[in-house]
Amino acid sequence: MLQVDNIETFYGETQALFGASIEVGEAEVVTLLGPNGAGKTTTIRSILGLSQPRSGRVSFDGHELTHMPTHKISRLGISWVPDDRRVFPSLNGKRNLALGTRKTRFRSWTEDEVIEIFPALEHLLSRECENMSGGELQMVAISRALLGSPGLVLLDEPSQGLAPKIVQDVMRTVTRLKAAGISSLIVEQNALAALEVSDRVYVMDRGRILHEGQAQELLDNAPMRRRLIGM
Ligand SMILES: Nc1ncnc2c1ncn2[C@@H]1O[C@H](COP(=O)(O)OP(=O)(O)OP(=O)(O)O)[C@@H](O)[C@H]1O
Repeated sequence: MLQVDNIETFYGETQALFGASIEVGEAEVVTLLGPNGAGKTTTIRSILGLSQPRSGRVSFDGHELTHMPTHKISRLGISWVPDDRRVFPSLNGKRNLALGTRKTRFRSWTEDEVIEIFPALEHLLSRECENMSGGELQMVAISRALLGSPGLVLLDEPSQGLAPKIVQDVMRTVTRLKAAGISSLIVEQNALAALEVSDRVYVMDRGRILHEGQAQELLDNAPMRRRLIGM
């Protein structure tokens, strides 16, 4: 579904990625872990065309994304849930959802279907986003991603700032998306919650992929986990 092949991405003359390669299959959940500054967000930015890799290639669903503008990439069926949620604070939940609605070749979601996943969303439709909690904003951001009819959802630090119970809800949603045939790439520092819903994991540091394997293996193997992610 997604192939990131040996990309090198720079900010000005500062190199952030040194030949990073990752793959996400159909209906697969993959977590990308790593410490601050490892290059996780830059990998997402490179997939979305927000930072163009200087070399290497990115493809999705048979389309070459390298050098494609971001709006075209998203129309192919990639939805992004940014770490700062990026909802419009003065607009209510319903208007924010409407702004994310889009048709792609993948399954279309209706507002009612999204409310089935997040029953609490119904009460947020008429509320301005500036009056929502972190967990509520995350719900709006993930719902907006779904209304964009994605084949792949990129979740950047989805558990950041959320209570453990809400983190569990968010991760359960990822499992529901998988059951609906949607792939997810989760970028996280909160490793355990993400690993529990993931098929595979990549660990990166200083712009390079250090490890690739099954998520369960990392959960089960405490010495390997401590060595790679310090927990
Ligand atoms: N806008 C920028 N300008 C210059 N350098 C940047 C910029 N954004 C990131 N970097 C650098 O690129 C490298 C990778 O950063 P990136 O944000 O991708 O890491 P990350 O793994 O997402 O970390 P975090 O968990 O802190 O978000 C770091 O060395 C960082 O300092």
